[in-house]
Amino acid sequence: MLRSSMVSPGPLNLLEIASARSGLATSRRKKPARCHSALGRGTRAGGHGTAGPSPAAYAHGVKFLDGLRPQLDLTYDDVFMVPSRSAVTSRLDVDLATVDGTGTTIPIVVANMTAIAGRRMAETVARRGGIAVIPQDIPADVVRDVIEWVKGRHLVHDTAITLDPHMTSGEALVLLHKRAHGAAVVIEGNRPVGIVTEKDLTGVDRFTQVQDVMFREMVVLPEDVDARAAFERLTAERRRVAPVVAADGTLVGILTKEGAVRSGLYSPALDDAGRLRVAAAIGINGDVAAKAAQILEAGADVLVIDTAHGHQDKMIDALRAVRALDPSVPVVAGNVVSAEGTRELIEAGADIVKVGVGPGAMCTTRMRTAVGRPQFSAVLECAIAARELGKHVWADGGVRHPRDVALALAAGASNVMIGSWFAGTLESPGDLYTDNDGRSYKESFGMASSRAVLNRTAADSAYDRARKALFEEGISSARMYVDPARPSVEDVLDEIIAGLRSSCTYAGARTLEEFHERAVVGLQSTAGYAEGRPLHTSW
Ligand SMILES: NC(=O)C1=CN([C@@H]2O[C@H](COP(=O)(O)OP(=O)(O)OC[C@H]3O[C@@H](n4cnc5c(N)ncnc54)[C@H](OP(=O)(O)O)[C@@H]3O)[C@@H](O)[C@H]2O)C=CC1
Ligand SMILES: Nc1nc2c(ncn2[C@@H]2O[C@H](COP(=O)(O)O)[C@@H](O)[C@H]2O)c(=O)[nH]1
Ligand SMILES: [K+]
Repeated sequence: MLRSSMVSPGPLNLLEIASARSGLATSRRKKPARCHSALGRGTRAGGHGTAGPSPAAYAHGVKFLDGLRPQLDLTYDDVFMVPSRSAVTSRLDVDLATVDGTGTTIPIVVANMTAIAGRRMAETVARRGGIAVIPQDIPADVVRDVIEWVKGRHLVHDTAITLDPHMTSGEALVLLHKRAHGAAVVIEGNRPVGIVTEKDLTGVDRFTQVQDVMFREMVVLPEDVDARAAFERLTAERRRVAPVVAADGTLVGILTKEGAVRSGLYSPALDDAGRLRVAAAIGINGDVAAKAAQILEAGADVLVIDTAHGHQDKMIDALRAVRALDPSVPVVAGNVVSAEGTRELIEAGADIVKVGVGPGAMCTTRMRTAVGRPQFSAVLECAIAARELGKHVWADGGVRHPRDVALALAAGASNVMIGSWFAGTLESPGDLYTDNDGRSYKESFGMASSRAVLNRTAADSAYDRARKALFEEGISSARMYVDPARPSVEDVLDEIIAGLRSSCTYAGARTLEEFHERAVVGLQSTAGYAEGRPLHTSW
């Protein structure tokens, strides 16, 4: 990718550059832009290093409509995809498994953010084929417990919230929102004796014991139940959810009608031993080799080495130290936004490079420092560099719509990392709050916010902590509202994955690699973007 200030292929004049800047680089503004003015028509694609890939390198990049080359760095809103003739006649024929060694069967990674990636998130997302990265600020012994716990989860059925018959409805209500299936199973000797939903607990004294309000005539499903049969049984019995039991009658999980449909659409991300996969992150400070060894020994399936400015000496040293441990799992390092940064991290030992500086919803880096790069171009350029070396990139941050995931993959990413969109779901670790209008939300914060920095530096002196907190580059408290129509991360995944399957068939692709090869991307003005948005009321 190149910048107009660095490359002058001829036909582009200053007026065109100025109008292109006012339009494409500010696509969220109201003013319509003249999109064609940002398109270069020459074959020159720029210089080397951070100035952009060589023309030959574009052979590995996404195709642009009419062979045009963008003269400005672009983000997701600036681009669209045109459909191509397709021989893929069903969206169900698309295989979304990734090829970067992470074992994900859908290209989704949950960002290593403390307010987002906890054990419930990790379990739920891995069951649908994605992977969560446990953040670097979680103590090593807790990370070990989380990995062990995730690996002990059922591959098909969700973990049930269980209650003792003598627990109160008040206690039950607190637990109910921890999971999206909206029910808790009352057990005796680990055998279900009843089920309670929010409806059963509404209007009931908070001290009422659950055994007095639970529903006893529940449907109970056998562990090996077929997804379609389970769905039909629940429909016939007018139930939304049922406990699932092993042959000896003990509880193994819980299944909803939505869960039954999903288990026919998704495949879990499994390790070699057939257990759910989970990743973990470390930073670049302290004894990196020792921290990495602990995480690897705890059984993480992917190791992420993460810092704001990944293209720095400390990261190179960290990668070398980790490589010396000869890890058998993929090593991810970042973040960078340039081809040079990508190459150097790969040369130092990264299998996957994490791309994105400043696009994150919790991120103030670009406003504080002017540093970063529009994410579509960053992914495109870094993916070209990684592919030349037989390696991969993850697109990290800035995903707000399913289309952004498709565009990141079209640009060449192997997986897409999402944080804030998942913060406002029932599976994120935070407590659920209600605002004055009765809307539910969770609190989130950036990993470089003063809140995160103060946590991370708890062992330092008060003076050092105060000094470090000054260098915050993130939001310390954000309200992430839970969408009542999509309260679960699984609802959000459904939306993303259904959209992505459809994107692939529009491009005529059966796999993600084919999608990258076949996708044709064009540049659009603000008006073009606005045209694509649905209207919920008449105009
Ligand atoms: N993707 C993005 O846009 C960004 C992501 N983040 C996320 O925030 C979390 C914390 O990262 P981080 O702040 O790197 O903290 P870390 O605890 O990982 O420390 C970063 C180290 O790099 C040094 N450093 C040098 N230059 C910089 C710089 N410009 N910005 C930050 N550190 C620098 C710091 O030293 P010293 O403190 O002495 O300068 C420190 O030793 C990570 O999860 C990271 O991904 C943070 C910012 C941007
Ligand atoms: N500059 C900062 N970037 C941050 C911070 N916390 C997280 N991040 C980055 O954002 C992505 C997730 O992006 P999202 O748009 O999906 O939320 C995450 O993986 C980090 O790279 C921060 O405090 N400052
Ligand atoms: K941002």
